[in-house]
Amino acid sequence: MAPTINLAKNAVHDLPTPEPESPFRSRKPYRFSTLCATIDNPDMKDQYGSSSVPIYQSSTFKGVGNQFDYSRSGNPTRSHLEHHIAKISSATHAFAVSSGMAALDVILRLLKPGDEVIAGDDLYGGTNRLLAYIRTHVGVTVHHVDTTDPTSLHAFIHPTKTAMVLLESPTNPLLKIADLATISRDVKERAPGAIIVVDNTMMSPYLQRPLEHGADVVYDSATKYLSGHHDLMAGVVTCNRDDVAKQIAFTINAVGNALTPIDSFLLLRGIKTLALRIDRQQATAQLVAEYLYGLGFHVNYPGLDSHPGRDIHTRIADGNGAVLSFETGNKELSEKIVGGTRLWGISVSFGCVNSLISMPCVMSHASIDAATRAARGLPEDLIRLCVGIEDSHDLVDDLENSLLEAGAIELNAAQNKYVRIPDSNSLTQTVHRLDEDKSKDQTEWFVSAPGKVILFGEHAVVHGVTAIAASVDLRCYGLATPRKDGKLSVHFADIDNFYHEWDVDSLPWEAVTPIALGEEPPEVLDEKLIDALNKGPLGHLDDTQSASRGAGLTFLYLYMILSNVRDRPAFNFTARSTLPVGAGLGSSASFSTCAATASLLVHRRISLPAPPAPSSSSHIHVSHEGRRAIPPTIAAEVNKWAFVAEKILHGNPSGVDNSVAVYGGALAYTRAGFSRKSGMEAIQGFKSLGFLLTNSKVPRDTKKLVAGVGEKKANEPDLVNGILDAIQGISDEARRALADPELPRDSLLSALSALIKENHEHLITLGVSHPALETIRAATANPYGLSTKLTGAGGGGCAVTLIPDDFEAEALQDLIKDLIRENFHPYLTSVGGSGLGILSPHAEHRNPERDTHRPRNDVGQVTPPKTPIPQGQSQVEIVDGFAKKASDLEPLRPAFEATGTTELTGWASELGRWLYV
Ligand SMILES: Nc1ncnc2c1ncn2[C@@H]1O[C@H](COP(=O)(O)OP(=O)(O)OP(=O)(O)O)[C@@H](O)[C@H]1O
Ligand SMILES: C[C@@](O)(CCO)CC(=O)[O-]
Repeated sequence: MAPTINLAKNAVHDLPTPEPESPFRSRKPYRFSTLCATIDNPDMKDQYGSSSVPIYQSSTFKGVGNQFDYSRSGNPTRSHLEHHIAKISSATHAFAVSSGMAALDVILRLLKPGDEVIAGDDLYGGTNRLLAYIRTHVGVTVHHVDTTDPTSLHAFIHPTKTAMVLLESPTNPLLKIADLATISRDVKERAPGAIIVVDNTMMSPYLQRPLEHGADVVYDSATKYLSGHHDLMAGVVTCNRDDVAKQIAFTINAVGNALTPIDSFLLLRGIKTLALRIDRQQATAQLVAEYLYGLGFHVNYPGLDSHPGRDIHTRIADGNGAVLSFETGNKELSEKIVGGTRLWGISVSFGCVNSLISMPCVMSHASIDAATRAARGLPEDLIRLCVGIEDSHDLVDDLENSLLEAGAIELNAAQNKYVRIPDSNSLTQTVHRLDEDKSKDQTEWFVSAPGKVILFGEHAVVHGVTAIAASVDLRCYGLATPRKDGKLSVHFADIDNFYHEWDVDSLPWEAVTPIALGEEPPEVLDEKLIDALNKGPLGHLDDTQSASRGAGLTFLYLYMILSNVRDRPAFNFTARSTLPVGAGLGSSASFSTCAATASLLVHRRISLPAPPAPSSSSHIHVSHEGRRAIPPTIAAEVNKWAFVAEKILHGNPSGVDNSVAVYGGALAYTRAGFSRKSGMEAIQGFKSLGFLLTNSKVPRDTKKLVAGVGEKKANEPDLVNGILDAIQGISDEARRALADPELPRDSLLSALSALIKENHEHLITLGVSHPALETIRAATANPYGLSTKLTGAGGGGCAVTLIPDDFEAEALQDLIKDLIRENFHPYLTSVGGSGLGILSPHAEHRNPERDTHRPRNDVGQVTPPKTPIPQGQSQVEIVDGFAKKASDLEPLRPAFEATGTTELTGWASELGRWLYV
């Protein structure tokens, strides 16, 4: 049904509703399409009675005191347009500017430094870019939240700081629905001064008028539906608040971005057919959405019964619009489909009379970085369709041809209809089923991350010097097992077998400001939350339990800050490590990485991509046996949060430990914020080196040791700065030696040996050695002639000794015996193995034969991941046409907690395929 417009009270602009003909037969207000087509402003009657508004192509106007003087401030053609837009938008004020982004820009200029903005997490890429700009240049904080749940905004609304809430419904390109009416009411109650702004481009005033639902300001990219022909760029802003309108008018005049006379004319002409075009476009969009849904694709369109926001949308809007999106499960397939259409033009933008097809991740939303896209759940394979006015049969035919040619659908002879090809996407469908059924998801996530050995630069790296570090073959394992009783529990098997559980609802939620998806964690920790956790959930721990307090605090902090109000999952997190805890081998960073990954997975802030289809004759898929299966975007997201966890455990970490735990291999790492170029670089040539790690078994506290060096630097700056420069020289020298393929092996080893000695001397001067470490050093030097240094924070913990290639096996055995006699714990290790690992959740990758309860005696030898089972020979049980879900498998938790530490690695590797960074 065509909508009628609501007459805004005190409307400045008259409406062409005729006077009642007689007191007995009143005339109804004109309906929308009539208003659209009738451009009539009684205050600006044309002197010649022209049927079409003339183009006043004039920059200046003669005469003093007349209505117009300069086109930047006002122009008759634009005034006609603005009057018309106000009329169809239920607005008292309307402004026309040079583009949709210009419209947003004049609105954002209402903000001042220190203000906070709450915005959706599925915004147009350009909107994100401008928000990021004002965040960095104006000092405005922007919180991105999932606006599909009005309550998810509550935690971010501040009574005085929240200055603006930026909404869009449906969103572009995921077509998510925000309840504009409820959000507007909630925000007004909690932050009366906040301005509610709605981007209404996807709907246009014909289908949705947010001012009627409590919004203060609405803007449209008029380049889209309002103009309808992709022949101009324009933006419009409407509002009913005189104070806001005054400021917007000031900005437009001051900036000079008002719409030109000729574009105002074209836009007026376009608007006349708005209702007509949209009626046709959305009818075809409904048809296309049903067609794709019928084939078995995951389709986002509020006109489908399956759309989760359909009821809300129907309440606030008069139609479903003409934009929809769908997923194919495979980026390459999507590219083929997009490239194969003829009638659907490959183009950004939408709202034109011609149909368009695009892949948002590579086109309209490419300005949002890949990590943020992933964090906000924007699928890389998403195809957006913007339906035009062409014949619907032709559009469907063209799409069908392209789907067929791309190999996305095939004819099912029995049913005599096209269906999605199951082979290429059955797994994606499974994943979708699991995704759609979020509340019932019972995936048990098993993750692991390695410890590290620092060869050069510990402590100095905290102060901006480059450190060289590599992963060791000892790992922390973390297992997140869903619970059904609303409780969150932790089990730290390595720390006095610590176990504790809390009701999720009893956690101090009032103290947390959750960080929305894609948002950077603040530089400094949230002390309010830390204090609340220490006093509340961890209040029962005494001073002898500082390791459990640290681990518990880290876990709860991440769980709460990464949570979203709607979904606070209950689960148990068990951590177990084959690393010695607190001995300088990065046990805290590997624990932090596991805890961060588990929380991100459980809160669905990261999700693993579907595995690639097996090789076909046209495309070879190289199996890396799980390596490189975790994309860099996910690694970066985990690393960011593992660093936050390290801050809790370490106070002032450099970030080197967590970076090695996430990325594995060997790295040259330089912290940001100092004079040197920051970042990390992979180092080759480490893997072939042999190291002996010796645990002095002297406990120490990294946090105190790091703080101690900081104090020394403050008290004796010349001494410490000199040492820092010298250590930088050592790292540079080591890097050069390792990177030189021509350097003979023995020269490399003797160079590294000398550098190890030199670095250790500096660490002694910094005050972080310990008599036990000096004993280990002496024992390896004499009579064995080996070089040893402390590694990690020192003060006890481990020492690392370089073992040259030609070092006699017998001498090595003697050295090991000597060290054991002195009550040390020596351990031969290789370095440079994989970083973060996640046991594949894909049923195809799980070992269905695994017996989780069988006690294992074989000692922890890493078994290479299994080769995937070829298509068609899957041993995985198929239930209702889908592979058995990971959640249907027996929980790993009992066996994980029962397996001996030496067997842990072997046991874990046999569970199925591990995916690594
Ligand atoms: N397996 C684990 N389970 C629970 N908590 C752990 C585990 N491993 C480490 N932690 C946490 O990390 C703390 C140890 O951190 P610390 O920095 O002192 O040692 P490290 O990381 O081994 O040494 P370095 O930072 O010098 O490499 C523990 O007290 C505990 O809070
Ligand atoms: C002591 C230190 O340099 C290494 C701890 O493993 C601290 C850090 O870099 O975070």
